[in-house]
Amino acid sequence: SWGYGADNGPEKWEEGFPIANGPRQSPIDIVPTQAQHDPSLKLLKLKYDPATAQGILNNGHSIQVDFADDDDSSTMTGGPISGTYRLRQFHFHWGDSDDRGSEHTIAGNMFPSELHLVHWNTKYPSFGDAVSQPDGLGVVGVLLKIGSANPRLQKIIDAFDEIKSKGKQTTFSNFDPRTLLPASLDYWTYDGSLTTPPLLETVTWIVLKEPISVSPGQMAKFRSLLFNAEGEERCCMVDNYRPPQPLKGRKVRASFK
Ligand SMILES: NS(=O)(=O)c1ccc2o/c(=N\O)[nH]c2c1
Ligand SMILES: [Zn+2]
Repeated sequence: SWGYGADNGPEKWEEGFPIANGPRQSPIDIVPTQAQHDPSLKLLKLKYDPATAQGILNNGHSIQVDFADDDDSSTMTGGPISGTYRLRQFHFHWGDSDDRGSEHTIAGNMFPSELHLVHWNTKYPSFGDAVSQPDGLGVVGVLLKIGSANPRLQKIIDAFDEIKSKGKQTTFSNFDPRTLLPASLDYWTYDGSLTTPPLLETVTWIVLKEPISVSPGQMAKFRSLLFNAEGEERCCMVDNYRPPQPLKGRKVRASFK
């Protein structure tokens, strides 16, 4: 099945998922000077209840923290979206070295990692229904840049020893993802897709302008995770990112001047 290797990576995904060459694929290169400030864009409102955090999982592509989404305890409203979107999970993408790893790039610059907070539109009955609807998902992307160690990441990193290989999961409770966000919620937004198969073109992307920090030592911990299941050939979980895709005429709007 799909992955990030030479034989099953992003250059091969179109074989199983022809939408890989569709009109609104993600990620993209965001060029700040070409983004249009849209004064009608609202403030992004993220309201998360730490009690909704459930568990942390190595799904063989990334590590993911899952949230209870059976009520409106953890939601996104405002921003470029209308209505209420519920937080489902967050996960990361990262590189084998600090010069790469993010999915979105900013004026051609790659960052060492990118955090995705995945929300689904409550006009649909579930995530499973929303994921196939053009206005089904809202994903907040946060870039990570190398700097001082980020204490907000430490609780996630401390769980890695228990979820080293594919399929392993452990409880992860009482965590507020808002602690991972930068001070400013200024953002760029555009219509895009899932960045992994099935690559569905159902995501309103909201990429924050301000990165958060991560230290080289913390990045090394991400790189000690494994793509493989226990007992399979060992393969470090690194470079689990899709490179930028063609804009195909799309406009990127900025919430800030
Ligand atoms: N990497 S991403 O675009 O945030 C993303 C978010 C939710 C997703 O659900 C998926 N399969 O069910 N892939 C996926 C990618
Ligand atoms: Zn992602």
